[in-house]
Amino acid sequence: MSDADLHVYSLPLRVRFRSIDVREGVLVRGDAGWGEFSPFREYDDAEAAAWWAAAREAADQGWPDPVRGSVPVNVTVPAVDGSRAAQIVRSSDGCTTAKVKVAQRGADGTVEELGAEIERLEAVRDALGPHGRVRIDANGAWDPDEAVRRIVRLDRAAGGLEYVEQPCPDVAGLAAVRRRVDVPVAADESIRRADDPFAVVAADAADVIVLKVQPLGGVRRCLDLAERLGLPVVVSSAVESSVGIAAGVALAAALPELPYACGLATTQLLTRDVVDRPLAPVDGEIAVRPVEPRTDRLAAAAPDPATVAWWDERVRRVAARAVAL
Ligand SMILES: O=C(O)CCC(=O)C1=CC=C[C@@H](O)[C@@H]1C(=O)O
Ligand SMILES: [Mg+2]
Repeated sequence: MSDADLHVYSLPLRVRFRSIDVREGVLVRGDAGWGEFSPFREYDDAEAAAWWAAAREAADQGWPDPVRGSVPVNVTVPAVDGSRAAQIVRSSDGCTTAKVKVAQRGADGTVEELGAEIERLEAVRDALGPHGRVRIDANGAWDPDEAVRRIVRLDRAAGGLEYVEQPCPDVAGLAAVRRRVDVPVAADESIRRADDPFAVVAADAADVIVLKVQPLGGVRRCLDLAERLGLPVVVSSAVESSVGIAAGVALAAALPELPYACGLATTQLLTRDVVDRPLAPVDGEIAVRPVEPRTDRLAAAAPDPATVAWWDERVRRVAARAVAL
């Protein structure tokens, strides 16, 4: 791997998401194509190793053949007010499913009030119409009692929820909530950040599994996990550039069954991208197609030298770890 094959990028987000305003990472060019390595800054090298494996798979091997030519996707609605949420849904290029963030912390560290979440969900339902689907993601913020209270209220505000993603941080909490509410439960962090993803199945803790290619180490590893977990899968992004999204689309396109819209419409959250035509939905679906970053766009996305040096160092450390394994 030479320096010419590594490109550090930094792309501003339209709205603050997951406490970040700028998405950063490294794009890697190999014989089979482009891969993305963009673990969040706070993840340590051990956790980042899977993200590196996913980038290398894309660059060196490519992905298994697709069984479908496009994948249905959801619009992702960050913790914004009702009018902004409605606007995001209406400008989502035909998405009929919305995933709405709840229980998020603002820039000042405080968690949003229930009233603000209700307003957002009502606005999203209004914008989608009665036939749309609405799901929420709490990123493990609640204990089971709080989760049950909130889900009942938010289910009503949304006019019915398709599912609630990661209401509690741990598997026991997910299982407890699942027994107490009618809304299906999806596991995200309990799969992608867990020592044992099978604990979710053993505890009957989820109806749906969220799979993300980078944190789980590549498309092939996700396909294997999906088969062994035996639950319906929603493929979701890690809010990547179109290069990372292409890996998510490859996974969604290769799964034998795809019963839900996938969380892959997140280039809509970025102000710009590294390709001319970002991987974004048309009529609510993203087509399976190759992406090729453009030199001038890579140059425009290059961050300041200190950020480039930080990512170069991170890649070297994590890649060295992978070789030693
Ligand atoms: O699933 C989606 O609609 C978009 C992706 C998404 O929500 C996430 C991507 C990256 C980090 C996470 O905080 C978040 C999630 O928890 O699912
Ligand atoms: Mg999630």
